[in-house]
Amino acid sequence: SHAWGYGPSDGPDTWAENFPLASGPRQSPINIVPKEAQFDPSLKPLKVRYDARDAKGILNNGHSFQVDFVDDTDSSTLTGGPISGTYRLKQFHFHWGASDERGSEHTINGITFPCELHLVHWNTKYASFGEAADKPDGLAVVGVFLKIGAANPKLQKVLDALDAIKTKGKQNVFANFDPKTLLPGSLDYWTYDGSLTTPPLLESVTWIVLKEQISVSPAQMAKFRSLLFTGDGEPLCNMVDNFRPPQLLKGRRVRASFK
Ligand SMILES: CCN[C@H]1CN(CCOCC)S(=O)(=O)c2sc(S(N)(=O)=O)cc21
Ligand SMILES: [Zn+2]
Repeated sequence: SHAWGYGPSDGPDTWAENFPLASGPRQSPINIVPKEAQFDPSLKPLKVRYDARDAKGILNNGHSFQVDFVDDTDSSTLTGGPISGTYRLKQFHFHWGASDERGSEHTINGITFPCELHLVHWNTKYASFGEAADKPDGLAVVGVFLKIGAANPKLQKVLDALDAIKTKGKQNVFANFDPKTLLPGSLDYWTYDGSLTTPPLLESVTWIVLKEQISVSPAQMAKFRSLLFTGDGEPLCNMVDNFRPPQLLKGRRVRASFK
């Protein structure tokens, strides 16, 4: 597979060279303009049921870090909302900036946030994540914005695990964690049809972006920024600015679950 990253020579502006979907009709992220989002009364409330026992490991994949979940039963699922059927939690990860004025992938009225959480789920109408990953209704990702404020105690267990996975390829056991604790009180959301925001940029994601943000402190942001893109023995490169900028809407509608 082609090497890609977030730097000047391999970043988002170069991805179309090896990943033609980069110029596709339903790319993510996007800028969300709440006033132009259409309230859809037929949208159902989001139903999130996670089991802490499904948490498996934490990995520095050289682009972000992710917490992986056991997904061979329906014990951690997303249902309701804009999706039909049952989607299983596969992993969650984040995108963040080198400083607090950037880092999120989606924006609201052009406003960026310092960090964005993505919880990745796959449609169990397909036999596996790999089968689902390239289908138009294959994946559902819940996006949550983090804004600078008080330290968020719910993040601490994840952040405390980062010292052991500082470099690319490092992984560790990460057990007994319920990512529902990371969600804000309200599950009001915007939703639209989009894609993975990293290569292979597959146009298989129903995006569900929560309106309410969760908090993160400057010290906690420093923990995210202490990770490295690079592997052991390679010249150090801090894992920061691992976000794709907003892409063209190309006629898509963004719907709101709330008035
Ligand atoms: C670094 C690679 N990131 C990918 C890895 N996966 C895709 C693997 O495709 C296999 C055919 S993924 O489905 O876990 C996934 S979700 C998101 S995002 N930012 O849009 O929520 C990116 C990615
Ligand atoms: Zn992501």
